[in-house]
Amino acid sequence: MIIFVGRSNVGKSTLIYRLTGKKVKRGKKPGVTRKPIEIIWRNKRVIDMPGFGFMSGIPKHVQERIKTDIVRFIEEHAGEIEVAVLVIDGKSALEIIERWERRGEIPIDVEFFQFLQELNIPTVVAVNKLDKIKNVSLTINKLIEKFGLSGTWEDYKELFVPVSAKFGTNIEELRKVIDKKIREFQERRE
Ligand SMILES: Nc1nc2c(ncn2[C@@H]2O[C@H](COP(=O)(O)OP(=O)(O)OP(=O)(O)O)[C@@H](O)[C@H]2O)c(=O)[nH]1
Ligand SMILES: [Mg+2]
Repeated sequence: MIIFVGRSNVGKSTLIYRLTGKKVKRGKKPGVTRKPIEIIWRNKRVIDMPGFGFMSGIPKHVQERIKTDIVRFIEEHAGEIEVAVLVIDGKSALEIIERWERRGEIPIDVEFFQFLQELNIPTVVAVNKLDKIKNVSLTINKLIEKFGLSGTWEDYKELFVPVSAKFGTNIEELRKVIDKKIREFQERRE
């Protein structure tokens, strides 16, 4: 199983389409479609999770419920998740993370990343909307620090992969990383 998680509007569905060629049915409205959407690709279940975090027009308690549902889904399927693709919007992620930090809260992207690590789920962070990022290595280096890791992008080439789902940039690299993590997962299981 491959899962795609991330805030609303970061480009999860667009990225799934780029990677798999399969159009993911879109939830009509964020927060209304709370169930993970599933497609089958190469005989695998690919799950497009509802977006988490702030969504304009969605009451806070509904946002919280969506988050709880995603966490529960991941916990229930932890053993079968071959790779989790955490999609972030490379243009706005840092700004949003810093806003949460100023409020004394743990940024939700960071929280999810650490949650996936704790469950030992192989993870790739797809830094999407590359077409809108001015300085890619600076952005990724800062993200690495925010995610609680030490080192630079050089040390995490298989963890942080910049892509543009919209324009199809660097999708091959992301696919390679995903395939590698899946292979490693299967080798561990044998
Ligand atoms: N500039 C740019 N826009 C993108 C990129 N990827 C996606 N988008 C746009 O971002 C918007 C949201 O894309 P979706 O794929 O629907 O995002 P999502 O994460 O599935 O959103 P939810 O289903 O609401 O959680 C759309 O308008 C896309 O065209 C990208 O790489 N660059
Ligand atoms: Mg979507």
